Amino acid sequence: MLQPTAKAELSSFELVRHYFDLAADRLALPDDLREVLLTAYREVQVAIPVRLSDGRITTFHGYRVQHNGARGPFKGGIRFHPQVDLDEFRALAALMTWKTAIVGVPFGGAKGGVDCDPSLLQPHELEKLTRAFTQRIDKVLGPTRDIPAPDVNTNAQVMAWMMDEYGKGHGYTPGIVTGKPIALEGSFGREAATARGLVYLFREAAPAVNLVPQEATVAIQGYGNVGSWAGRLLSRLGARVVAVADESGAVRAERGLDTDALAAHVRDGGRVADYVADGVEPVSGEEFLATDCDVFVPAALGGAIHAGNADLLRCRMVVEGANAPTTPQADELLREKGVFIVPDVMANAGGVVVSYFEWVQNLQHFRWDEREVNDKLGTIMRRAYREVAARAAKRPGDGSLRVAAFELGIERVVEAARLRGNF
Ligand SMILES: NC(=O)C1=CN([C@@H]2O[C@H](COP(=O)(O)OP(=O)(O)OC[C@H]3O[C@@H](n4cnc5c(N)ncnc54)[C@H](O)[C@@H]3O)[C@@H](O)[C@H]2O)C=CC1
Ligand SMILES: O=C(O)CCC(=O)C(=O)O
Repeated sequence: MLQPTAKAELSSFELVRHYFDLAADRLALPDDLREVLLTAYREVQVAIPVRLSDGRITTFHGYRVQHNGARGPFKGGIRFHPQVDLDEFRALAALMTWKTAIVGVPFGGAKGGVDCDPSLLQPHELEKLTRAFTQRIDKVLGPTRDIPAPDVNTNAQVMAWMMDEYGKGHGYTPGIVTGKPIALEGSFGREAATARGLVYLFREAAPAVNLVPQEATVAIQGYGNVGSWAGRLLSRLGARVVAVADESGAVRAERGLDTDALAAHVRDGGRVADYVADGVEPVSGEEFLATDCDVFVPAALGGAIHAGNADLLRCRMVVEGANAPTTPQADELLREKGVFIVPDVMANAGGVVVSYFEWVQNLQHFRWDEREVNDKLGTIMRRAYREVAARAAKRPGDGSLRVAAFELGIERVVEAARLRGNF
């Protein structure tokens, strides 16, 4: 469904490094510090042989990259996807380090996962694989060491299996993962948190392009956790979601999609391309990208908006739910066209903020209600936006929020590392 991704343009890690370098130049960071900050603290790679239902053993490959822990325990999601590799996890782990620093939660950055396609596995096979992966990375995890969470193709159920497997060796430890089911000390509000945080930031950013959030039209790429919650929350705000795409294809509805009905269709195993309703038409990938809208929300995979397709976009704002969805070339192209970009490291940070709340609740075996979680999330997201926007405003001519956000994140990590005496 996506255009071929930007692999040929830059590798995932090169993409992250590009913005790191721009921010590091502004901070006048010496080369030796840059090297330290770009190098992951620990990279774990494991082989996971699993006997599947056909009787054969399939060897999967698992990864956990812990990038930087100067500001707290390593934190970041677990991704199950056939195309993952070490380079991608290095990039995603580094993004987590800057993200947690930008929103000011006391975590470092990590990311990991397995090169599997969960859609080809039966539930008991997925459970077996998750448990085997957890056993193999168990030694580097812990509620004060490294705390995984859901990412692409993982969810609360996968976190429940990870918690249970970890508990076999360490005793009951809900704080070992976040994004758990509510029945297992998961936090109210975590499932929708990434999208809720994105909507808070969209509301902060809208005036920058004279947009009234309640009147905005929106196109969303990806309709999983982040995309479907963004669709539902934006609709509740009064915005009109006019196009949605997932791996299977895309649909468009000028008068607006029923985002709840579409979410129910997907939750029941349906594909976006097969969604049928009055006024809804199937469209091609190109037509989807070229949808006339105020806001484009990438909420699928990295490199989705690249030099080869950025020109198709007809929006005033991009709010990045996905991690690294826009390549540097596409970023530049869009900004030249006057598109305002709210970057991943702040736009999708709501997930890790509520993961932080979940971890805090777990450490105390205490529970906050959803309103309290959402209000606290709003306070943190709005503060992060103001801090980044103020820094960007100091750079007339290049007011990119992305580079300003990287600057802020890197500065905070450097300060913590210096105070610890790490350099
Ligand atoms: N789940 C979370 O709390 C957070 C997720 N993110 C990022 O948001 C993005 C989405 O994550 P989730 O919603 O959790 O994953 P998910 O697995 O729930 O949903 C992924 C969606 O992307 C779609 N997709 C995959 N390949 C596609 C393609 N080639 N073209 C169009 N759509 C495609 C899938 O069909 C699905 O609708 C990822 O980049 C993830 O790293 C960022 C912060 C937190
Ligand atoms: O909630 C978390 O700990 C991590 C979420 C995540 O993987 C991300 O922000 O990309």
